[in-house]
Amino acid sequence: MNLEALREATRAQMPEKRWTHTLGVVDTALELTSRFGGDPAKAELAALLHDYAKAWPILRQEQVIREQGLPKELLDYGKELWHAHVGAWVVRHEHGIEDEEVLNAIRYHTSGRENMTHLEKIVCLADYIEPGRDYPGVHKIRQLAEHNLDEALTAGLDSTIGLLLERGECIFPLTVLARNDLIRRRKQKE
Ligand SMILES: Nc1ncnc2c1ncn2[C@@H]1O[C@H](COP(=O)(O)OP(=O)(O)O)[C@@H](O)[C@H]1O
Repeated sequence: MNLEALREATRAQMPEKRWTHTLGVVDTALELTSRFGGDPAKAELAALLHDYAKAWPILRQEQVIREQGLPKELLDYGKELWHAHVGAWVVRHEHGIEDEEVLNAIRYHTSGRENMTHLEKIVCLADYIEPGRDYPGVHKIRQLAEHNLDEALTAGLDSTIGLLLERGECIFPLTVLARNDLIRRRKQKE
């Protein structure tokens, strides 16, 4: 696999702003990997590809979900969630990415899930705190990310859940499960 070609293919899927965000996630994922450990090559690849399908027309995303047997329950929740699963499917089938760890980091980067791998946590957190992100609470999450991957990620998930509650929107349960799991594990360690 040629990383440069993959970079160009990814860039071609999205407008400039989303590409700048992607590069921010790559840099942040590499930074988090040097801080907390992990495989930098996998972190770079998963971060590069995490938003591959984000700018695709929503009907095209829906078509992939329906026709390729992706979880249909996604269709009952916010469309913002779809691109993660669609992206994992597309990079596998169009670019031959077979590494399940990388595919899962793409697939769960928006929602999180229970028992997240180290790589999944790195990509999900990098998405929350890359330098272009600006939302209430991001500063605190960045501070936590200086020292503690799990606490920072929990705070990120909290901010998403809080936002959805505020907006009166449905919450895709994996995010709640991810948060509960991180909190339980922290309590077990105390
Ligand atoms: N559990 C969830 N249930 C419903 N919507 C969610 C959930 N988790 C995330 N989202 C939606 O996805 C959005 C995150 O998407 P975004 O910030 O664009 O990140 P990404 O870089 O992953 O596309 C949230 O603002 C929210 O609208």
